Amino acid sequence: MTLATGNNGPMAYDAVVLVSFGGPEGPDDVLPFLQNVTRGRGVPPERLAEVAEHYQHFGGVSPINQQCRELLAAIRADFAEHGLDLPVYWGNRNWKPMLADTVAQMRDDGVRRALAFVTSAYGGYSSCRQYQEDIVAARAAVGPDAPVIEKLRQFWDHPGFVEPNVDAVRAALARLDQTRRDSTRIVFVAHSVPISAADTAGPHGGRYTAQLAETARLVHAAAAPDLPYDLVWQSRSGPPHVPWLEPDINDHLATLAAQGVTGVVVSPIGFVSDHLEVVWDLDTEALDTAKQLGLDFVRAATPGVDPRFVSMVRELVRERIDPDGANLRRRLGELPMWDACPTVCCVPPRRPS
Ligand SMILES: CC1=C(CCC(=O)O)c2cc3nc(cc4[nH]c(cc5[nH]c(cc1n2)c(C)c5CCC(=O)O)c(CCC(=O)O)c4C)C(CCC(=O)O)=C3C
Ligand SMILES: [Fe+2]
Repeated sequence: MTLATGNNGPMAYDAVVLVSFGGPEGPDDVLPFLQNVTRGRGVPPERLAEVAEHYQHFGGVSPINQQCRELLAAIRADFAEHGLDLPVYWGNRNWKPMLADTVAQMRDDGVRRALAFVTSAYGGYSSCRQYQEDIVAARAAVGPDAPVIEKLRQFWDHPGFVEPNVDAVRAALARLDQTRRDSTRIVFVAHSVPISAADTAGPHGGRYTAQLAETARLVHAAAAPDLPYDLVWQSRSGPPHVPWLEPDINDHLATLAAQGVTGVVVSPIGFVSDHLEVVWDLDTEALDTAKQLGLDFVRAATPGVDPRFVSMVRELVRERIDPDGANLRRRLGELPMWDACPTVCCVPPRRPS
């Protein structure tokens, strides 16, 4: 077992684990996957059937697991290239490889203390706390000899996340009609959440939306400061009587068209890869809405395996293991940032049944 170099005593880490959402990889996976996602969450059966259909449009295969495999390979290559001698594991919340199985493997391999990189940049229940609960549950399932696992910090304003988004917005803009730039809008989009969850995100509440607003501001300022921009929401779920963040991107496109906007760049800053919520909810549904409205529509890429994003993972690890790690922190924003979330963070709101 290799301990991280330059470290001493109890803060030594001996592995990194990539923790993600998981997705089905065949038609028979779809229902059990959706059951895992929605267990105890009050999602109506009609919504579930609708979402199952989205997956079946793609042969029951979400791109997210393959994207995680590619990210995993890229992180391993980056660690090797930069002499960071830590094994990298991968486990999911909702589908194979399940995090509990990964943690059991880590235990079998002798891992004692690991850092977790979660494929979500933001605070909030679904984006941060729920992944920490997944880690707690996976460790509990493995038992007392499970490794300690600490989540790396949220990275919404890290240059390794912001810069690939900046380039993606620029590239998307370049594909729109340049003579109509004056009537072009940048539309940043993230997953909607219940307003009660947004209000309780982070130690003082409101952090999911505040961090997204900061990321949008940073990307916009670097990519297209001359153009107006908005931050809107996608993929609303849950029972209809529960209020979620609005406006929905489809409604917003109609508003923009009515205001004389002729083209949009849609930048999904809420996600790190082009998974199903991107290729269905944006590239299929929102594109269709835009077509009906006569709006030009280009969707900006997510970071995926951009080398800057991959290196960010190593940087976040270095922050935690190097003796001068605190000095290595790179960030562009101004909102408060922390390594370990306080226990009171993002306490899940009571779910109406
Ligand atoms: C904030 C947030 C992120 C971003 C943070 C992160 O990336 O983790 C995210 C990501 C994702 N959400 C995903 C898929 C789904 N989310 C659902 C349902 C829900 N998402 C919620 C929030 C979020 N979700 C919420 C509040 C619900 C309601 C149920 C509940 O209270 O938990 C449902 C159930 C059906 C439905 O109602 O939509 C599905 C299938 C996939 C996988 C895509 C693929 O397969 O490629 C990914 C990456
Ligand atoms: Fe979701």
